[in-house]
Amino acid sequence: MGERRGRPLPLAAYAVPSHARPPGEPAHIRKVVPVKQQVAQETSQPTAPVAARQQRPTLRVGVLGSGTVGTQVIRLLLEQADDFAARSGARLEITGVAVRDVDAPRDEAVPRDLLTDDAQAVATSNDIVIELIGGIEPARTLILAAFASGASVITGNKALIAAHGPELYAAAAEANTDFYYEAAVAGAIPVVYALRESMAGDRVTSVLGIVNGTTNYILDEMSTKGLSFEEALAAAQELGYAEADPTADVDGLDAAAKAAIIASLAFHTRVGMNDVEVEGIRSITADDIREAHASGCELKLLAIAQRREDEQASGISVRVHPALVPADHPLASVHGGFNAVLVEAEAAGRLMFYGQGAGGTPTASAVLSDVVAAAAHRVNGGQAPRESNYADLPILPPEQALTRYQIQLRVADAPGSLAAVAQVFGDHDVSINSVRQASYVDVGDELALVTIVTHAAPVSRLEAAVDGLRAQERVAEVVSTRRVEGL
Ligand SMILES: NC(=O)C1=CN([C@@H]2O[C@H](COP(=O)(O)OP(=O)(O)OC[C@H]3O[C@@H](n4cnc5c(N)ncnc54)[C@H](O)[C@@H]3O)[C@@H](O)[C@H]2O)C=CC1
Ligand SMILES: N[C@@H](CC=O)C(=O)O
Ligand code: NA
Repeated sequence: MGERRGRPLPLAAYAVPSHARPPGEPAHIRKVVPVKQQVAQETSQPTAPVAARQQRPTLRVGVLGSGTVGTQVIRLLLEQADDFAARSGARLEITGVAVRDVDAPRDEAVPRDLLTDDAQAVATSNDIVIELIGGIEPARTLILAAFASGASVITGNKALIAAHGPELYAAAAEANTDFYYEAAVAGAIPVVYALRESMAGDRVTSVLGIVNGTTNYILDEMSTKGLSFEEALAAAQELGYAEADPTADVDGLDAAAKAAIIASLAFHTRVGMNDVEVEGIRSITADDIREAHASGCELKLLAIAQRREDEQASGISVRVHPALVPADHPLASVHGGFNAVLVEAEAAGRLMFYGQGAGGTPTASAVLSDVVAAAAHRVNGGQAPRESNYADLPILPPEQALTRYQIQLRVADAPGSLAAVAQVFGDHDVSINSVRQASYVDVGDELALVTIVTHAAPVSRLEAAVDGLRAQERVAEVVSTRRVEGL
């Protein structure tokens, strides 16, 4: 097993289609004439390019699941077979598509003769296995079986990676094959590649993103078209954005799994689901969105991975929650099922990635980029990066996260009220960024609605300040508190 690391499989392995080998015989022990040698012999002939094409090795590809994403992966692999062969150096032959019910009606892009309900056979009889069934089991067991059979594995399954990433990485290392998962974070946007490979020469300090298409679509439809939560969710499901169980989207769990993956890659530290503070969008109402607009903001479900290094705390904080984003911030104009990810790194500064974060065809693009990379490695050598967790940074508790609050208060509209409020912030070492006041009369009382936005401070100090405001006698009511990001 260990022989293949960092160098090509013996090219001899690839001069005949892999389906021609005897059952059970591993791909790397097939003995035939090296492809490169054959091609070199042909290059003096006028027919060399044709010969080169004909001599491309064939890699067997198995697909687990033919739903929203799997169907598009299969369609594109079949429609653009010549392009994939040219880019990867091998013909990619789909040998089987594992589905739950071979007789169920499905897209005609998926040839019926490829369908099987034997997922184990598909997982263990291919060079490249693409897992697109989702969920933890049987996806985990099938992927482990695929690695054990010597396959490279591609998946879009963020829930599985956030729960069992280290085990999957270890299985890939043991098998000496590739483990790729570009589709797992932000669909078509190449953010896994960016964090795993492009940022390998830098020190990431924070990642702030909209990484769930369903919730962004719901909030956007509620915001721009006045749709109800339920109507917007139904439309997101129709568009193929939502997970099989959309509560994973709505309750922030899908974004939390992505945040865990992002943080693991950005900070070279193992981060799992339990390390992520999560709040979804279930409680967001049309009024909340109107109030956000009144404050010059949009309300977005954000995933945040942050490194904190100061006198009070050192470590990383990873969280998913709705937050106000100023209308002129790039994340405020991310609409519909689109995603965007802002990466801050010490040397590079700020990088922004934007694109379709969900949907069958965009996600298939990410899956297929991984397929090409894994296939090219099987032909030419090289490998996907292994797990990098050397930094092993501590995960900070939620109260040590740094954020800003927007706090709305009703106070008596009288001299000294604002000074009393400001004093509470000062007492808790929280600095005020801005104050807005609107006076009004309620049942004969002259009141003011005061909207205060703080500078960044640890959640513990912000919460203590809010408690202090509740106890301050000039404060009639703390109307709302919301986190603000992107200031
Ligand atoms: N839909 C999207 O926009 C995106 C999805 N993903 C991920 O891609 C994966 C697939 O997502 P979708 O295609 O949307 O899901 P889907 O629910 O449309 O498709 C999954 C398919 O797998 C089949 N399946 C389930 N268990 C099976 C089993 N044991 N054997 C054979 N087939 C089985 C189901 O019948 C279904 O047809 C998930 O991990 C998801 O999180 C990632 C990025 C975007
Ligand atoms: N359900 C997810 C699909 C992509 O990961 C989403 O809505 O973003
Ligand atoms: Na991606």
